[in-house]
This record gives sequence, C-alpha cells and structure tokens, in this order.
Amino acid sequence: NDGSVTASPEDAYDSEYLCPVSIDGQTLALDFDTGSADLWVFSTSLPSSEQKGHTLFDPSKSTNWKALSGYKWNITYGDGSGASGTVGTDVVTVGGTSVSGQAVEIATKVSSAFVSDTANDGLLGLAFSSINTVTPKAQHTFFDTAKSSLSSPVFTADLKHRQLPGTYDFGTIDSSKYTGTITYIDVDTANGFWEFTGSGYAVGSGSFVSSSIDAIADTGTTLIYVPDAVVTAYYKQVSGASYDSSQGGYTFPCSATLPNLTLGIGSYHAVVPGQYINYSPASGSKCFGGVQSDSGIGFSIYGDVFLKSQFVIFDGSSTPRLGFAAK
Ligand SMILES: CN(C)c1ccc(C(=O)NN)cc1
Repeated sequence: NDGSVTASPEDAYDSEYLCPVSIDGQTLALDFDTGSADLWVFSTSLPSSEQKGHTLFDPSKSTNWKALSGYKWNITYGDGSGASGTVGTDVVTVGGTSVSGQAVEIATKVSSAFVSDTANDGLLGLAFSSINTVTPKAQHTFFDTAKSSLSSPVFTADLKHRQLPGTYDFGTIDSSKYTGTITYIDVDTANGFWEFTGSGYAVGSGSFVSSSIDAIADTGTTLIYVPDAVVTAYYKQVSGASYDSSQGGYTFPCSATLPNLTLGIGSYHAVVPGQYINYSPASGSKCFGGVQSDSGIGFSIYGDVFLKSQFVIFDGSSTPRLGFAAK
C-alpha cells in the first residue's frame, strides 16, 4: 500500500506545496503539513462566501462517509489563521496509499487567510496524532492510519525550488532521490512535532558555529525561523539588508547576492543555497528574506526554504527520527 504523490508549488515563490488527495473519489488539493495533525477540507457546509474558488468535499455524495456524531475540531496555526467544523470518516487515497476509516474534518468555518488562498482545499496533517484537535476523541493522522499497511513506517519529502513539482512518498525511501548518505537525528515527540536539536550554523564560507537549536521540521511553514544570533550573523553578510517592521522581517536589495546558510544536523551540514533565501519581492527594489527570527515562537522552524534543499525522511518507527540527505 506504498504510495507517491506530487507536491506542486502553489505559486512562483513556493509559499506552499499542494498535493492531490482523493476522498471517496472526490479529489482536492491539500497542503501536507508536518507541523499539524488534522486532515481538514473545504466543504459544502461552509458559508457560500467562504467556498468561492475552492474545490469542496461534499459528504452527501460519498457512499463511504460515516459522520461522527457530536465530534468537532478547531485549529489555530502559528500565523493566526485557523478553521473549525465537524468530523466523519471516509476512504482517503494519496498516490497509491489508500486507507479506510480515516478521520476527515469538514470545515464549517475558515479564517480569511484560507478563504483567499483559493488553490488550497485544506490541510493533511503529518505531525503526531497527539496534537490532533478533534474532541471528544483525538483522531489519527493519515500517516498513522496507513502506517501498518506500508512496507516501512516512513514517509519522505522531496520538495523542489521554484516551479518544479516534488513528491511525498509513503512506505519507501527512494535512493534515486538523494546523494551521499542519510544522517538521522532523534525526534522528541513531547510537543507533537517532528522536533529535534540542530547542532549549529554557518553563513556562506564562514566558520561553523556550534550551538544547540531546538527546531521542528515543518512542511506547512514557508520560511526558516531561527534564533536572532543566526539571523543577525546571516544578514550581516548581505549588503543593504535591514529589519523592516513594515514588512515584518528582514529585507534587502533584490540585486544582493545572498550567501548560503549551512544548518547542522548532528555531524551533517545541510546547505541552503543563498538563492533560496531571496524569497520574494517585498516592496520597490527590496526583497523579503527566507530566513527570519524565531523570537516569540518558542522554538525554531525549519520550513520549506530549508526542507526543499534536502531529501527528508520522516521515520515513524517506534523510535521516531528524522533523516536528511543532500540531493
Ligand atoms: C493559511 N495557510 C494556508 C496556512 C497553512 C499552514 C499553516 C501552518 O502553520 N502549518 N504548519 C498556516 C497557515
């Protein structure tokens, strides 16, 4: 029951990656999110003003739909966006991986950020089921539901930079997708995230700074959010860079040459190409950085700008771990 599904960038800046998911034959484009654990979809139960532009799941058209009476969900993400609604189970298929009895959370309310993100028909959470928001009983993620039917209890992310489709694979580690060896690091599941301790950083050709960085691998977050020491050291090497409160982060002249950012994972040095860190135009001739401060979050977030530079293994075995390799 192993599977592979394309992950297509939603826009020119890879702000998110969308994957086709079939729910009893109804195919929606979902944002696979290793930073949350709810599978929720835009639905016919939303107010019509919130439905516009999205593909909607209609449970009344599903022969395998089973409503969970009295079950509800309500989620808020790190950027303040959120959604809520009701719950049922259905057959969910991702690439070649099909599971029955999967909890599907029907949105009856979504925040404006989701309404306006018309390419996004919902999220498929891939964090640990311990942070699923369904009450009165938390539900399993798609990966947890599928795990026992996979050749190996793993999924991998091979996200690409700019305009290229990548893939999420379930059940296998495709050795044609990476070079060199895989470095594994232990995961602390206490907060429900793929959370690990990074070993430090380097900016451009500068020397590596050993420091413990508490971070999560989050495919649902676009940028890299790291401690101020890292951010300061990075933008010190970018002429014309400065913190722009009106933009809510560091910007720099779009003509600037950006240094690579190396992030340590154990003894492995993961290199994020400088070009990936010129994230998008901000205003005028200024561009917005793909590396920003994690202050106020409580941990660092290694989001898509980092993850797309690597081949990443999410190992859901009895001792969960993360694997990283160059590609
Ligand atoms: C508004 N949208 C599409 C979001 C998608 C994902 C997230 C998130 O924090 N995932 N870990 C937030 C917002």
